[in-house]
Amino acid sequence: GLPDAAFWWKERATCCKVRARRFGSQRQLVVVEPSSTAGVAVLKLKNLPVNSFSLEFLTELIINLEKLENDKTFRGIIITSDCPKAFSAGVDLREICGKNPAHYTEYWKVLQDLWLRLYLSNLVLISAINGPCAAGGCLIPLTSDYRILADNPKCLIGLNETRLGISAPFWFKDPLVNIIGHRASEHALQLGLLFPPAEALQVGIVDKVVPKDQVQSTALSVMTQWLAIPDHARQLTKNMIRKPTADLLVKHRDTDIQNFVSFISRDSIQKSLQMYLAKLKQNKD
Ligand SMILES: CC/C=C\CCC/C=C/C(=O)SCCNC(=O)CCNC(=O)[C@H](O)C(C)(C)COP(=O)(O)OP(=O)(O)OC[C@H]1O[C@@H](n2cnc3c(N)ncnc32)[C@H](O)[C@@H]1OP(=O)(O)O
Repeated sequence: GLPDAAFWWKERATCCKVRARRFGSQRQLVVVEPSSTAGVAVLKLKNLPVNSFSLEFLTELIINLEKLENDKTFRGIIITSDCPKAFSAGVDLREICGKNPAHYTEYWKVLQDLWLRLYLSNLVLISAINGPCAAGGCLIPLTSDYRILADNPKCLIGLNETRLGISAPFWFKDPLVNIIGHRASEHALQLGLLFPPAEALQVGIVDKVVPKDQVQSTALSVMTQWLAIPDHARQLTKNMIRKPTADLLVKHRDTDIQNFVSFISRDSIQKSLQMYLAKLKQNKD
């Protein structure tokens, strides 16, 4: 059978805390503030410049999510960015370039942990997407219950992995399919489409597009509607709908790690990623 979720989370939480001690950073990469609405926290991603998923940032994010999940005063979280350049640039390419298999294994396990923590959260999660959101960065909106995007041409959103010469894992693909459907996902994933706001709304990868300065206030008013539903009924329903998708990762996570490590260790893949990173560094505004 599948590992018991509570046991698994306890074990992973211990790993996260050990890792956090290892980093021992003074920088606060995730800021949690109470909102004006009772029971709602605002979680701000603050890994400058673009909230790329470094191992340290992922660890801090998971610890903060776990604390909120276990704190009975909270019923919902609004996740937003405190970096002017991006909501999230996804996987930090420096974590998956030029390192060793042990590092890739640890990194991928932690990214899976974040996905499971978000996708199976009992809290209402709303993504207030106030900047560009690429590839792995979409892991947060795609596991949220509701997505609000800033109406700004720079705010592109999508799973653009193929443009880097890599393929999104099945657990990035599955929530996308659940949200926008099979055909639209096939199109978006193969072409690595990054949708501007109007198209993002049309295809359904976001639920609402509003002016940038209204993203957070809109998130709060949407949150109020969601919190009007009794928690137990909403949580049971969320779990019923999401469990089959989550179970696929829980069941296949070791194989998924092995696939990732062998894929990412290929010379040809390392070369493509290094070229992409170099191009990013050249294309300065
Ligand atoms: C079997 C499965 C196998 C593999 C699966 C792997 C799945 C991987 C998923 C991913 O998420 S891969 C990452 C994909 N991300 C992107 O394509 C986004 C890249 N970034 C951008 O497009 C832009 O940076 C931006 C977010 C739109 C912001 O643009 P802006 O012009 O404002 O900033 P700039 O580009 O100058 O970036 C600032 C600074 O940050 C560095 N950077 C950006 N993104 C990343 C990243 N993902 N990883 C590491 N570093 C990144 C960029 O190089 C700049 O650095 P510098 O100041 O030192 O030059």
